[in-house]
Amino acid sequence: MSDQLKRVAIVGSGNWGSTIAKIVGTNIAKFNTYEQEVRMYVYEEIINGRKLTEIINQEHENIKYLPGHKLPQNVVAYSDVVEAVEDADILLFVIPHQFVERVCNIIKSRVKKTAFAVSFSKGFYVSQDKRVELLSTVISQLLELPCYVLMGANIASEVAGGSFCEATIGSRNYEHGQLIKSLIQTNEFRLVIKPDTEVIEVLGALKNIVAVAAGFSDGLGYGDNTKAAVIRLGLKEMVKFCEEFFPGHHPHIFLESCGVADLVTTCYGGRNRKVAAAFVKTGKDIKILEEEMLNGQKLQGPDAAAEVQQWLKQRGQANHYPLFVAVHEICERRLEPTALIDALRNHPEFW
Ligand SMILES: NC(=O)c1ccc[n+]([C@@H]2O[C@H](COP(=O)([O-])OP(=O)(O)OC[C@H]3O[C@@H](n4cnc5c(N)ncnc54)[C@H](O)[C@@H]3O)[C@@H](O)[C@H]2O)c1
Ligand SMILES: O=P(O)(O)OC[C@H](O)CO
Repeated sequence: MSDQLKRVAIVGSGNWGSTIAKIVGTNIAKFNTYEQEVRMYVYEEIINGRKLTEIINQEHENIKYLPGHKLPQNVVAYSDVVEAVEDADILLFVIPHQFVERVCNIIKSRVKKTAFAVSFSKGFYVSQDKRVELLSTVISQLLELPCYVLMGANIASEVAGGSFCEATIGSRNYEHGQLIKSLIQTNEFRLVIKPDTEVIEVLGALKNIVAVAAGFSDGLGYGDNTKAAVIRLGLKEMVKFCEEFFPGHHPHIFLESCGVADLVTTCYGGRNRKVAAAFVKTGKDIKILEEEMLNGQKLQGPDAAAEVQQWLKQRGQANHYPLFVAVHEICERRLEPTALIDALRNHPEFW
């Protein structure tokens, strides 16, 4: 009997990974079609002399990445990623984008042939020969399974605390889309399924670049009008990027949670914004600030800016995306933060 029950595994246990574990662990109790244990891969570390996996399994709280929120007892932490995923039918990837390929290479011959994956990670992947790809493509190709996405205006601690919010599932497979929705939707976290999987994922990566720009603007002391300009011109570049490189999507996709809503929340409340503002105010490097301010959590925006710069250069298109390019150049200290305002002032929008 137990063999027929579906198993869900979560790859990742950071701020968002632990939040997704809290939701899925709670929701799964409603179904008799799933194994109740939800395995969560935890990148092991020692906290006050104790293993993080041990703390999570004994205290049911990820005290480092999601403090103050109890996890359901059926969420079980595993430090061995193969053990965490090997019997799973549904793999939820919630790790920072820089670790996706490495983890997939470890588990690639060990996942069920019939499994499918969902990526919650926001970012791109750059191969050694400098090709830029979607994370869902990397997961799908390395593991030889379909990979869908879930993106939205979701600051993890707010979602974990039960504040109302929404997100977008990208899936062209009806049955899998519905399964994902049933596992993750709650009364306070409402989900819409859309078929524009690639664009949904791209928006999740690009908005982090705009959030860095919003942080620069805040750090420079500009107010809400300037931030609104950053958001609008950033959105214009996001839309142009999607239309140019991922044509064929529904034009209203930008109005979903994965589009304008995620952009707004990240530009006001996200980690990328916060660290970018501190970069301007303190003059310290982004990497140093990430370590000082985020307690192990990872930024995605500066890397995404580098990845997009790479993508645009390969296609001779960098001149058409001045905000994206300025963010990268400022992060790399080739331009002063005030260059962001020049990029806005001279944006092709005003030509
Ligand atoms: N936090 C949010 O509010 C939020 C919301 C939506 C989407 N996301 C996206 O979810 C993804 C995961 O972010 P997060 O917030 O859960 O993580 P996080 O930034 O809170 O934590 C970093 C995680 O990376 C792990 N890690 C460190 N080194 C590692 C290694 N070498 N190999 C594997 N793992 C390692 C840490 O143990 C930790 O779990 C990101 O792409 C992010 O953009 C985050
Ligand atoms: O904290 P950030 O900047 O990584 O953004 C978090 C989420 O992506 C918001 O949806």
